[in-house]
Amino acid sequence: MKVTIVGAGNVGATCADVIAYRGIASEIVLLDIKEGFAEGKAMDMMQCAPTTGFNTRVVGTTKDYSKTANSSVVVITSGVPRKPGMTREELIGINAGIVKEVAENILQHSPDAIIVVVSNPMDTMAYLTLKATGLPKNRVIGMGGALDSSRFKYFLSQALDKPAWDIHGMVIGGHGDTTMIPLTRLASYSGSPVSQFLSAEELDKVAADTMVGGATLTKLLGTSAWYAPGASVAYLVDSIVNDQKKMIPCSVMLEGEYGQSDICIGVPCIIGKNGIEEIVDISLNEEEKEKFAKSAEAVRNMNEALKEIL
Ligand SMILES: NC(=O)C1=CN([C@@H]2O[C@H](COP(=O)(O)OP(=O)(O)OC[C@H]3O[C@@H](n4cnc5c(N)ncnc54)[C@H](O)[C@@H]3O)[C@@H](O)[C@H]2O)C=CC1
Ligand SMILES: O=C([O-])CC(=O)C(=O)O
Repeated sequence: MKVTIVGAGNVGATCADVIAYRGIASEIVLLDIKEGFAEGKAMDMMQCAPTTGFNTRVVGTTKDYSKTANSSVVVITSGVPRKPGMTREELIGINAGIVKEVAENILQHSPDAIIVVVSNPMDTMAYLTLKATGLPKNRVIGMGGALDSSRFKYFLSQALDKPAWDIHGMVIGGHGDTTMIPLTRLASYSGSPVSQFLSAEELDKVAADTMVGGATLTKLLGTSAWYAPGASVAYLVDSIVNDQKKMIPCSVMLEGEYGQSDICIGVPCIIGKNGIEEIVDISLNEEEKEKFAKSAEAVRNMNEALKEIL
């Protein structure tokens, strides 16, 4: 299977590295607009193959979309990341034009591709991609919930002092500092609710840390994070390419599910070879439903900014 990643920067290159290293796809094309940049990243990665022992072919290109032809999955990470003190939403002015142009270019060469949208503000960029391309909703997947859930499990594992792989949990809603909804009520440690081991105050802190997880790293790093984002994209791509049917919270177009329509926002989805194969309706309690409605309102307001580009 061939996977294209547009944007060979921090997130795109890390995602390519994880996909190659874990043998998730047989071929990866990295495309960037910076002259020689994607070629350099691809060559550097390929020089790991003899020592780490992977067999994926990684190719880089500057702007040449013909090299991306017949990709099964295309990941869009092109655009600008935020700087400390910024919100993801502030990136819309630059990133909307880039994402729209990239999605259109991609489809000229890979008309059947499933598109994974990563660039921020991600929910709005996923909505833009769907509206601009007219693709069926199963083929446009916004990646944010996989990362936010991974961070949620990390903070739970730290609070519990237990390994992250024994912890289950999910973050739904928008991929924003104030719109994420870590579902603490449903999180579990090896099958038992985490509320058996952590106080309400401790769980509130885990949720708050999760919501600003990206902002905290941006402050520490001077630009936004890439290891966990890249790994989370690879996790999602693995489920598509290898038809794993994993349940992953993704930003998808809702048509009545969770009481919302005409919006891309994070909800649990079954991800397989057809992209979004099912939206899973988990029953939220009244408080969670209220948070979800508020989150959707904020994402919908952001989508208004697309009026000039659509
Ligand atoms: N959805 C999520 O969970 C996450 C989203 N992000 C977002 O992903 C995006 C990328 O972040 P980083 O990789 O850290 O940024 P980066 O600056 O390291 O890389 C972005 C790359 O995109 C390239 N680019 C810009 N315009 C392009 C175009 N028209 N065609 C092809 N390539 C183009 C740049 O040359 C650069 O190499 C940002 O918008 C960031 O906010 C980052 C982390 C997580
Ligand atoms: O924080 C950011 O701007 C990048 C991102 O979406 C994340 O790491 O969650």
